[in-house]
Amino acid sequence: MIALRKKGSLPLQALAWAWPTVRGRAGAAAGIVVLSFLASGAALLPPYLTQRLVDDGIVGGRMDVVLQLCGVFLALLVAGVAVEAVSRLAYLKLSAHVLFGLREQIYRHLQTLAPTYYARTRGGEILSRLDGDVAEVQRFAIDAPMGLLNAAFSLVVALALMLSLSPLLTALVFALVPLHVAALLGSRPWLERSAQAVRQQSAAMSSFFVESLRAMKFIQATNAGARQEAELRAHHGDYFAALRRSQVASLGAGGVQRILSGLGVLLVFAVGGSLAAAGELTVGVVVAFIAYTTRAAGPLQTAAGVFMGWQRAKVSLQRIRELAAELPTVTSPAQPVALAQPVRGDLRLVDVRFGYGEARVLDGASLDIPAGRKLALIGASGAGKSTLIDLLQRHYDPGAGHILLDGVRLDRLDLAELRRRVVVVDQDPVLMPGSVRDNLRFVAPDADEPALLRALDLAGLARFAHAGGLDKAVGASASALSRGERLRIALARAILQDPAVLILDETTSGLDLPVAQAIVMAVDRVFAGRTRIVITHNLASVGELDGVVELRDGALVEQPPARPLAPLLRAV
Ligand SMILES: Nc1ncnc2c1ncn2[C@@H]1O[C@H](COP(=O)(O)OP(=O)(O)OP(=O)(O)O)[C@@H](O)[C@H]1O
Repeated sequence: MIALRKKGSLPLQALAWAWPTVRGRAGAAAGIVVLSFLASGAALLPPYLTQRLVDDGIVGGRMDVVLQLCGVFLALLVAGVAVEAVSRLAYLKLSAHVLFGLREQIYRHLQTLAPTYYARTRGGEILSRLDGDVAEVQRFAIDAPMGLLNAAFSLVVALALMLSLSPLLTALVFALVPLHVAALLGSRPWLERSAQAVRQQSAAMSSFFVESLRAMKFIQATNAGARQEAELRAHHGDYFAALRRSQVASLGAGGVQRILSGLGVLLVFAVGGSLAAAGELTVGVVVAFIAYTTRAAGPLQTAAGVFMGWQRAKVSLQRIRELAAELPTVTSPAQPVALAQPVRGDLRLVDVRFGYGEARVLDGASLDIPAGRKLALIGASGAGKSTLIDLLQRHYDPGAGHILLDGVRLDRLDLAELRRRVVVVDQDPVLMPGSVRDNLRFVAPDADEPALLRALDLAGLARFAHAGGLDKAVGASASALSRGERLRIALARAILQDPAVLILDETTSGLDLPVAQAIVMAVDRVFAGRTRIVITHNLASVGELDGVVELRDGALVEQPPARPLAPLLRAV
């Protein structure tokens, strides 16, 4: 779950979301604030020292004071650089910690969402939330409190120093503050809308890349390259337009703030200059005051930056909230029922009903599969065979009815335990980038080398079943392997998982007959005595069976065992 509060304004929600990750580093955060106070304090001293240098040193003709103050300037400069370096590094560490913490939370949440979510959501949309949106929220959650604390500190110190120099000029400069605030509030809808457009266009572009890279072979084969490039150009155009709008909004809002700050300086020049000419202020005071007015603009600009960051973070947080609102369709029970050992692999479906939205796929499906049977599941395309398998692995729960493994309802079992016991090998198994070894260890991290080699051997991959073979890279998207090899690696993984129920979803369909036969034989040899469900469109290709069940009109209908079920194996 993404621990987002539903109450409070969005900026407060952003802070509340990030707070648990900051809390672990509260010491570092406090250290950064103190260092930033030190750096700001050090930056506020020079104008004051300048006033003394001008009035007491230069105008007063005291070279010793001039040299002394030059020494102090140098020390302040060196200390300022050192403090800034340390605080920036500490800030980087803290920001990364918070960013990674939030992102890991979203990734954890994504792992709980059902296949239906991934079927209807574009990959780039998810990516841009994981990347850009979370970074925007993190920046706001860290920068806003720290920036505002520092700005408040700098403003108070600058105000005190300015008041001590000239209350009249101070009042003049601060009279412009309401104008700063009004200008910011006026630009708010503009900033928010443009930030929203940038995030949307960025997500659309990420989706384009994710989808077209995955489909590159198809794009090449259909000569669609030029069309895809045109689509990319269109995305670039839209993205640029959104970026330009957002830049114009930021430049406009920031520009007004800078003009107002500049106006303050000009006022000091005009009023301070005439007071100095009348002998009511020294030149040093006016010079120092101008420097403070410029420095006082810093905190105001920080506040303006925080305000603009808030508008962007609001948009990003809203997008993350949409993701957080997606709830898992299944969860592991708090107190799972333990399966009796050894797990037998009895499966029972009792009046199972399930549909995607309105459309009913399973409508009262009932079946007993005693442990150790090998059953073929047949049915027309779209009848719901893969859906049934998804229910057996609990990617969804039935809308009504239930499924039992060894007499225990699946939703009462620990989810991880269930998915260890019920393993699916489908026709296009997913292999992770890396070596053959990485892929086997993905499902069995603790398996030792001999166990990996044995699994490969049993799966019919004798040519990989040596230490060097384990190192073979499977390539990105397993492109360095044939489909038969990919299936055998998936089979080796299933062997390592040692399931009670093995499901083969069209595993050998489309393979050359000898390859298909060899895989069927490997499965029958290794998994003899385990429950096996073989989804197939071709009964002749799956070897000997204990029964055939057809999924028809949402129900499971057992077929008479009249057909010769094992012509293939006898032929081998
Ligand atoms: N994520 C989904 N959202 C909505 N409908 C879906 C989804 N997945 C599958 N369906 C629909 O549910 C029905 C059953 O699909 P399923 O993939 O289970 O059929 P199947 O029997 O395995 O088909 P095939 O033999 O062609 O693989 C189909 O009408 C399909 O369009």
